[in-house]
Amino acid sequence: MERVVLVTGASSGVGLALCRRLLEEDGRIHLCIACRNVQKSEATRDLILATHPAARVSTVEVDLGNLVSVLRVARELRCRFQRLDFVYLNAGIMPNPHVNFKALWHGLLTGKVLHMLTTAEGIMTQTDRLNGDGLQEVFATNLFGHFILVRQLECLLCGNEKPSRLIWTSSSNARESAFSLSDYQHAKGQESYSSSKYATDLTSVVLNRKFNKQGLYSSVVCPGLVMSNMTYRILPVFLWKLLMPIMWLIRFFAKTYTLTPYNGAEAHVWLFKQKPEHLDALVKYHSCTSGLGKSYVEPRKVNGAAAFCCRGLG
Ligand SMILES: NC(=O)C1=CN([C@@H]2O[C@H](COP(=O)(O)OP(=O)(O)OC[C@H]3O[C@@H](n4cnc5c(N)ncnc54)[C@H](OP(=O)(O)O)[C@@H]3O)[C@@H](O)[C@H]2O)C=CC1
Ligand SMILES: CC(C)CCC[C@@H](C)[C@H]1CC[C@H]2C3=C(CC[C@]12C)[C@@]1(C)CCC(=O)C[C@@H]1CC3
Repeated sequence: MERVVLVTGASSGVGLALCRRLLEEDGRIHLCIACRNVQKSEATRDLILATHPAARVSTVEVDLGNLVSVLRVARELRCRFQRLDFVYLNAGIMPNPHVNFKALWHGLLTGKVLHMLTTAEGIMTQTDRLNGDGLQEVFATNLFGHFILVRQLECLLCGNEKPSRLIWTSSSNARESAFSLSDYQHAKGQESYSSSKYATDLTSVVLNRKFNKQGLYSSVVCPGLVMSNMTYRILPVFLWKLLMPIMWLIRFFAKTYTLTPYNGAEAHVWLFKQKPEHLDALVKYHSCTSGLGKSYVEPRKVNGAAAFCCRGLG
């Protein structure tokens, strides 16, 4: 039976590399790519078919930051498919990023620089805004739109012969201290990205508690630091190109410097090949690349997830 795989944010970066890598793993899957509009969907489909001409690739359009669009695409998917085997919840934004180089310099003097360079803790802020639904844009796009999509697709995901899988693209920037239940949309702070990714980690834990019995399993992955449209909005492209030799050097000390979307999708592809019953719901799977460029996956506990579970907030 052909497996149906839905990927959001398929038009570029990690999502596009993931689509190609999944087809390399199993050319018989039915890949459904979700992009923001028809032009992007078709351009992405052509790019994928150029390297995998025999692949079965269909398209849907969704703006994850718009609830009407999410409800519409869920309706369309329910009409088109009888089940979904994998849903990669990968689309994400980090608007108006600001890097505090002074703090980075301070980190160099205080020995925290490696932690800063791998998590961006203390050196990165964003300015968020309200979207058309009156929600904080980062929360709405990175988490809430995807969450509503999952809930709307329950009938395609639960109670199937084989378990179905949700795989969320989180981040090493996900941080417990950036997230607060009393301000879960992060309207008050300047770390909306970090907050949305931590909320994603917790959501996955809670979804496992609720849906494992019905054959639906959720995992979170971190692609590491990847050169993509998202990072090209942080510093100018020419600067990143100049910094590349330094980043290859940093990679000898920081294995999460995966740098290419292909390497960044390592954990996503690894999970595609795992039996979900053998995975730990409290673990985040990190794509890593060694100094010599060999990719592998490293499981790490999600900070605070166990405590969150014990408090029974799910
Ligand atoms: N790059 C990095 O270093 C890291 C990235 N990540 C995460 O990886 C994921 C992929 O990012 P990456 O590949 O790097 O960046 P890209 O910007 O290349 O990819 C983001 C994807 O999300 C899509 N997207 C954004 N907003 C929406 C929306 N409202 N509705 C539908 N689709 C949307 C984009 O579509 P469009 O082309 O239309 O903009 C694009 O396809 C994100 O979740 C990001 O947070 C995590 C850790 C590190
Ligand atoms: C010498 C260079 C490596 C200096 C680059 C400084 C910063 C621009 C970067 C250092 C840590 C990076 C980082 C991210 C963006 C770029 C940095 C802040 C992310 C926030 C990108 C998106 C993520 O999901 C996590 C990344 C963590 C590390």
